[in-house]
Amino acid sequence: MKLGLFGGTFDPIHNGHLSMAAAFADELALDQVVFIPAGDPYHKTTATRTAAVKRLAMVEAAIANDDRFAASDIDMVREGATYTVDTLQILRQYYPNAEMWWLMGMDSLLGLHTWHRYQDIFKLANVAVAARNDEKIQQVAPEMRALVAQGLSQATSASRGQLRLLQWQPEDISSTQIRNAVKAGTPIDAWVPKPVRDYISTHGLYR
Ligand SMILES: Nc1ncnc2c1ncn2[C@@H]1O[C@H](COP(=O)(O)OP(=O)(O)OP(=O)(O)O)[C@@H](O)[C@H]1O
Ligand SMILES: O=C(O)c1ccc[n+]([C@@H]2O[C@H](COP(=O)([O-])O)[C@@H](O)[C@H]2O)c1
Repeated sequence: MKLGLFGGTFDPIHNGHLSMAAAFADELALDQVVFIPAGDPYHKTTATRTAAVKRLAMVEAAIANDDRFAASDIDMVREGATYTVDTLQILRQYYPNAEMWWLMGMDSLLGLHTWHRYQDIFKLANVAVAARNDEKIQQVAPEMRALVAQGLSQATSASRGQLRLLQWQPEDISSTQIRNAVKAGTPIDAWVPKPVRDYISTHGLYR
């Protein structure tokens, strides 16, 4: 089985996340992409953060009509900071032989060397990064450069240890931009699917 794992704060989930997940599903021929909202995204500096159950509910609303997508609360039921290495360790117990891909945008790759026990992430899974040709690859931290070069040129094992860059043009959307627009009372229709807009409105989020 080929499994995509897409962790994020998703406050809220937006069309950029959804189209990136679809691009990964196509490119890597994934059987499923699981969206995993972070319970405690300790690395985020944003002062106000929506409760994890609400961020998960928005993810579920956004993916309801796509069979390739699923959502998991695996990162919401643990105490303390959300570390991806812990997530992968738990998932490996359930899926010992699966080809697991942790999916991320380029901005996340630039900070990956600061993640808790980041080397162990590669012992548990593969990592796929959505990147443009010309994109910030020069800015990758020195300790990650060899890995990026190696991952680009040679596969180690199918189920773990690979770092692959996928050529993809990200949409210019961020959750921050959406939160700011809701606060300012300007439309977010172009950035967020209708069920998520309805949820934001019903629950009075980001005002
Ligand atoms: N527009 C986008 N297109 C594709 N991927 C994105 C986009 N924005 C964020 N991502 C990726 O999605 C994952 C989760 O991102 P996150 O939930 O922090 O969204 P965000 O829009 O960056 O949020 P914020 O504006 O609050 O920082 C990360 O791996 C990030 O690189
Ligand atoms: O494990 C870590 O130390 C770590 C540090 C930063 C981010 N992450 C994970 O990366 C994913 C995307 O985070 P973010 O900040 O882009 O929403 C999310 O699943 C986080 O839990 C994980």
